[in-house]
Amino acid sequence: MYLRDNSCFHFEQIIDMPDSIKTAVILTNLGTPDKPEAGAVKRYLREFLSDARVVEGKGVRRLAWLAVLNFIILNLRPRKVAKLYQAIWEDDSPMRKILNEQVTELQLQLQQKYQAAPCVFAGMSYGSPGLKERLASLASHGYQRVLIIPMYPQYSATTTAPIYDQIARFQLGRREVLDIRIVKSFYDHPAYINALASSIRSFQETSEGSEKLMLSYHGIPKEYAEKGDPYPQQCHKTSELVTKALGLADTQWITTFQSRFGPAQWLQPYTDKTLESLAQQKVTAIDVVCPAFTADCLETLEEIAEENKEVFHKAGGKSYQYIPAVNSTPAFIDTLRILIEEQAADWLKSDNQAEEETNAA
Ligand SMILES: C=CC1=C(C)c2cc3[nH]c(cc4nc(cc5[nH]c(cc1n2)c(C)c5CCC(=O)O)C(CCC(=O)O)=C4C)c(C)c3C=C
Ligand SMILES: [Fe+2]
Ligand SMILES: [Fe+2]
Repeated sequence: MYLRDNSCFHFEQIIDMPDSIKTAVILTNLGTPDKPEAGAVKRYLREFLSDARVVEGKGVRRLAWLAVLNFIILNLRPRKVAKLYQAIWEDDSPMRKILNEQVTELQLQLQQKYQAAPCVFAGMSYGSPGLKERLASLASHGYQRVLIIPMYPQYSATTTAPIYDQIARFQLGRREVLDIRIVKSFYDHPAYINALASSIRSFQETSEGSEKLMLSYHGIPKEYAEKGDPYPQQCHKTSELVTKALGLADTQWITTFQSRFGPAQWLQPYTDKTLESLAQQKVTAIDVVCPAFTADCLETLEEIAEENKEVFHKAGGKSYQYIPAVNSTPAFIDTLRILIEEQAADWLKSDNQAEEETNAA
């Protein structure tokens, strides 16, 4: 019997697991509040926005940001944002719910293929279940090797790098470090491009037609990109590959950036401004997909599916359709399995050999 606390099943449980399994996989997403209430949103925003990777700046700039965050933002924003979460909340935050579904589906697929399948878990950068707590629990349950898959197809110093930081801090406190690998990005991986293209295709097969496909990515401050964050280039590459797979002409699609935060300039063109100008140019029907999000969340279900729909309609647009994220679609679960097989082939081999030896003995 093998004891593990597996968030994919939402409770502590004992499952029959061969002792030969020493490999775990953690799917890591950004994190989300525990409840759609101002207090929980405040705790989440405090942790997230205090990370110096998310809002950069040293010395006086850092002190000024922490003052604005603690005295203004954390007093005003949580109540407003809690209302937005309430509008999309089911029995949990969509991001956590979908991450748990992805964990479960991936676990099932791996168990169908391997006798000694790695165990799959969820771990968030901010909030719960936390990545650092997950790593500590895996180490205490005897896992030796962990493959971490950040659920961000495009690398950014604001999202993927904090995962590297948390792992470094976790290892710093250990006498024997865990063997950890991280999937840095998969923005151009053929399996991910196929998963995205399939989900766009299957949506469009059963929906009204559109004149343009908008590929809207979460933005970052323009300054970060100018200092070398490769995120925008990777977004443009994803757009190029997926629209090529769909056979679209250059005039049939556009890449934009959403979720601007604060007064500084962010990556452009902005999603909302582009929707207004497209409507003014008499584009009446548009489909929007968000390839930086592998799970639907506040930024897609509220900002894109609701707020921006209103922007387009107010500017004269007629048909606006949001295409859901890849979530736990079979092609995306295949993508995750392929990433594991590529990046941890030797670990899979070792666990499965150990399992065969145990069975033979
Ligand atoms: C302040 C700076 C922010 C940067 C830089 C940033 C980058 C970034 N974020 C995501 C993915 C998500 N962000 C989400 C919510 C969210 N993002 C910010 C700010 C920055 N993001 C805030 C303040 C919030 C919270 C909501 C709000 O107050 O407006 C989410 C959704 C979380 C959920 O619970 O559903 C995701 C996902 C990426 C990919 C990215 C850079 C590439
Ligand atoms: Fe964000
Ligand atoms: Fe937003």
